[in-house]
Amino acid sequence: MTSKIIKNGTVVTADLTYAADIRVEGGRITEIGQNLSGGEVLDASGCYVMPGGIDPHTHLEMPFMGTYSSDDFESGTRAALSGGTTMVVDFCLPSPQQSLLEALAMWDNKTSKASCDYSFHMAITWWGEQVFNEMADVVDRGITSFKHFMAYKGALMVDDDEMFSSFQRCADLGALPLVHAENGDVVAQMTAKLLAAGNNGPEAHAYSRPPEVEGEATNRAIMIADMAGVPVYIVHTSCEQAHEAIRRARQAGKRVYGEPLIQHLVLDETEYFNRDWDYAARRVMSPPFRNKQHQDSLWAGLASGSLQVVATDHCAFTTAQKRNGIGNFAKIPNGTGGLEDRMPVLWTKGVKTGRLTMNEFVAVTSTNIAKILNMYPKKGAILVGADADLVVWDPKRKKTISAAKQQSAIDYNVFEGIEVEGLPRFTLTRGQVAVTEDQISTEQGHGQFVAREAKNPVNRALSTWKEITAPRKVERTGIPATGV
Ligand SMILES: NC(=O)NCCC(=O)O
Ligand SMILES: [Zn+2]
Ligand SMILES: [Zn+2]
Repeated sequence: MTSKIIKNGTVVTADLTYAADIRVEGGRITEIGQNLSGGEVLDASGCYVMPGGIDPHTHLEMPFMGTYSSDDFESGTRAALSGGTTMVVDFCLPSPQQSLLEALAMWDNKTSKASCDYSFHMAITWWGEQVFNEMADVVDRGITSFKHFMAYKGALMVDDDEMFSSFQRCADLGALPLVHAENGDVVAQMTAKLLAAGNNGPEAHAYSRPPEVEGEATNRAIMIADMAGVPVYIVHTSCEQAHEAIRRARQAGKRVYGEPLIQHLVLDETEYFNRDWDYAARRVMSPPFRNKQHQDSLWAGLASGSLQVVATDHCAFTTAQKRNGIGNFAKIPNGTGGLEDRMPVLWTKGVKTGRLTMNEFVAVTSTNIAKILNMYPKKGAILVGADADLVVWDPKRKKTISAAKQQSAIDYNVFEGIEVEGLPRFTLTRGQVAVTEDQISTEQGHGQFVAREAKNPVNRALSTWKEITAPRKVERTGIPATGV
């Protein structure tokens, strides 16, 4: 077995920075030390060697709003690797009344061309005995996180009753519920009102989903999770109102996680006021981009630890697809891209500006989510035995982001024109070099499904605490006889 040695770099993990060489063999890290020799050398001089990024929120080839998102597991994972991300976690979305296992078979079929490792979250889009039962089978298949949409009324949305039932089932199974937190009833009414008033452009998408819609739903999801006795992970946290609910809950000891997206950290609501319809529509996503105060809140959350993960929610639609919504913003497919850009943009806007340390960068792009999803230290770590999903990060490499040069299949990039400094020199997926600077050598089909175990330490601790503090029947003596 030929080994590779990553030489002369500085290893950066979520908690340490130190000079060392790394030996990679059979897809894993086999040695970390000084002056290693023997094997193919990858020169990391002047570079940081970090765990590859994990993007826990992607929608590749997602059926949504009458179409399919344009990046599939081929272009999507290629884009991921080119930007230093070595694993994606996508969403399996059963149709109403569809078996979860049948949906999973459909999603399994999409992945044959994946060039980096992947896993799934299972969405709960309806509720019944079958779903209740199949959730156990899904967990047995290594999918231990369940997504709930509080928005998209009439499509993916579940109500509080369904959500509470599912959360309790997650608690029993030791699984993690995820939530898209926006009040779907309010959004539906505001959308109808805006359209009736002739407000049909892309900017009205943002008007229909103000921060209060997200703050209310985030708080509701957190309280429901607490009553169900289960941790909860709030996806695409975009505003102070939602962040405040998460922060407050965490201060009260609740097990809550928040995930800002790179788009919300960097792009703001003025994008929707652009007079070019295509420009604005390409940026339509839910929740919408917010103002600078909300962005500051998200950055502060990452620095202080009240928010844990930076993702992309990569759900890429072409301009032609976006044009389905001309004359009615509610028909613009919701979603933006970012898989390729998350790491370089976060490094440039976060580490280079001093908003984040390098170790915090590793934590929020890789290690924290590996722990939350119970796949640490296989993923998210530089340790002997861990998968050799690594990025050799050259802090001096620069580029200007441009759709013309991207791997993604769509015809634009919401980060177009942003100059980034900090890019991969090499990206390795389970020991295989997939990227050498601008040269892409990904292998379709190299990506493997990552099964995850339920009952991670946080689930177990919370269950123990909830059991100890559960309301109990009071045993009484001397109860008066009835009717006396
Ligand atoms: N976020 C978005 O607009 N599209 C993808 C689906 C979702 O995550 O809500
Ligand atoms: Zn969502
Ligand atoms: Zn999403």
